[in-house]
Amino acid sequence: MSLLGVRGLTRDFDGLRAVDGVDLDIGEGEVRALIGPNGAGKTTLVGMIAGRISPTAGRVTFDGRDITHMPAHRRMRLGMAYTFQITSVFAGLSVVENVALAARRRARGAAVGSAVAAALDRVGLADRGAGMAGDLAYGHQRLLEIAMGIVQRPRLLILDEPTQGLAEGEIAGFGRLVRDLAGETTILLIEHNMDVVMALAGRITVMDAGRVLAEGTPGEIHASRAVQAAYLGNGNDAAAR
Ligand SMILES: Nc1ncnc2c1ncn2[C@@H]1O[C@H](COP(=O)(O)OP(=O)(O)OP(=O)(O)O)[C@@H](O)[C@H]1O
Repeated sequence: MSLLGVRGLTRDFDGLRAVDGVDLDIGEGEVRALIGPNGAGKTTLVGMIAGRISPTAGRVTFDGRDITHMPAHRRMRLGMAYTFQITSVFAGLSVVENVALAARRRARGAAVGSAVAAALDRVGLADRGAGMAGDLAYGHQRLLEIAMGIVQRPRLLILDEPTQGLAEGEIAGFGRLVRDLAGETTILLIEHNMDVVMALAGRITVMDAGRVLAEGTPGEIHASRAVQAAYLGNGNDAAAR
């Protein structure tokens, strides 16, 4: 049985069908990439999975349970964690305090401090814990968001454009982090950097115009003419990168 199941998921915005009858199954332990041209519906789909956007139609199951209408905070308690393009860190709190806030969703007392230290170490921010989150470079704020996700020891970690704003060396570090996490959590990765997708994903789901255009291994997706046409047709060269 899949950890995450999506059936016929649909979302309309003022007459525009942003997500159109999507089916998706993600098995426990998978690293799944979700790709597609700008406006394909990726963020809207993931927003419905995470409970931030209510669907017009369709259902979402998590570990066999129907969560279609469950609020986001309850989904978190079930083991979903996500980082979004719009940064969710508290700029006026320290790096440690930000991660501690997330850690307290699951842990209490002394366990919080050790979990925070471990999460910051994993994302490479161990030496920046005392600094203000708002003073971090944008790319480091993205890493802080990931630390806030993994400190909750999620069963499903959703990462929305995690490498955006990261330097080359930091992207390599992010790759190591995902490989390291892959043994302990299921990962859904929305990512425009095709090198990252091809290197990390076990399977790739491609969206275009609100629908699933293709799904397969990195090799199958790379070879797919339909996928190439979707990217080239939208003037987006991501597939060629
Ligand atoms: N709140 C909203 N109100 C109206 N239209 C919206 C809203 N959110 C998204 N859309 C529209 O829905 C479509 C899908 O957008 P979405 O952000 O899900 O795509 P995406 O694949 O995540 O794109 P990107 O890669 O640029 O982030 C787009 O046409 C977008 O303009």
